[in-house]
Amino acid sequence: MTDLIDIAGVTHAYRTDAGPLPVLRDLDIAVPEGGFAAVVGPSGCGKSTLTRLIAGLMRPDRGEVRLHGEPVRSPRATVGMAFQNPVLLEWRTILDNVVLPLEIVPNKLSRRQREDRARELLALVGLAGFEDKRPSELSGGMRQRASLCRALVHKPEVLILDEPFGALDAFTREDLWQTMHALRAEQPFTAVLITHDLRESIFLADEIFVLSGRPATVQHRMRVPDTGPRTLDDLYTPEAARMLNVLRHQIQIAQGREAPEDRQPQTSTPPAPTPDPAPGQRATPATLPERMP
Ligand SMILES: Nc1ncnc2c1ncn2[C@@H]1O[C@H](COP(=O)(O)OP(=O)(O)OP(=O)(O)O)[C@@H](O)[C@H]1O
Repeated sequence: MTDLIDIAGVTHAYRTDAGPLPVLRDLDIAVPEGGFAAVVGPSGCGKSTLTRLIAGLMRPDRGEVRLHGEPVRSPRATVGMAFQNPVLLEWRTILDNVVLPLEIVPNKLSRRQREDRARELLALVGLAGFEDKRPSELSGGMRQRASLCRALVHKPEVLILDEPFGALDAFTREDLWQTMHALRAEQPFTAVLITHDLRESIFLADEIFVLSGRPATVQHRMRVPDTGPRTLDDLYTPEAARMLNVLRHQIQIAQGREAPEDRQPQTSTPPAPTPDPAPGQRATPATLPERMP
């Protein structure tokens, strides 16, 4: 089966006054239909650049980004995006902000149907009753919920999330992680999440890609086991601690703070579960996964 998102051998440099700035190098990432990929890596390594390439806002110097096997050469209506700072239009109500993509993307829905769709999503994220408010009347977390509704209202098949929860406090962030699962259950989509939060990556993603320092390539891949619906408690199991340890170690390598044992891309699945520690006993730190060929 063809992966829905296929980033194949992507290399890109920005042209700057000081000369070319290589940002991505031979990057390969594939996301199957309905998959949720998280991309983590050191600050400035090229994660947002990757989202611009997937969204078709830029084209790579070398390699290709393909959706359903078709090279992406320009922005597509089938891709939705949400960013750290939700840019909601203050002169429109929350409902009208969410409806906006349906006014831009060609569709056969009546005004009433568009609003119904927006209302459904707003209710799903807990914003029923706030449809007529202006963005400035909402908290940061509520604005981000509205922004997620706007990104999904036209039922895009791909959702790009560039640190959408980065500016929120820890409790609101955890709330929104659960909202993401609810949205995904209501309307399946294929997602790429850029994040600095390793717990967020294991809570939301099926597969995590750790990028190296710039020019970034995939340094490590980790599959998150599918154990059914996730709850926040799953983040406090010994398995979660092991995954976080592996990821943290990989980020340190990417930052150049640890000696790279191997610069080749590695893959890990979490080690086999061990029994939960006895009450009062701490989970043991993970041992690093063995290198894969
Ligand atoms: N339009 C541009 N022109 C020139 N350089 C750019 C441009 N956009 C980004 N860069 C540079 O490319 C590098 C990668 O930027 P990018 O925003 O993709 O990184 P990032 O991994 O998303 O960073 P962060 O984690 O800090 O958000 C950075 O050094 C940045 O300064």
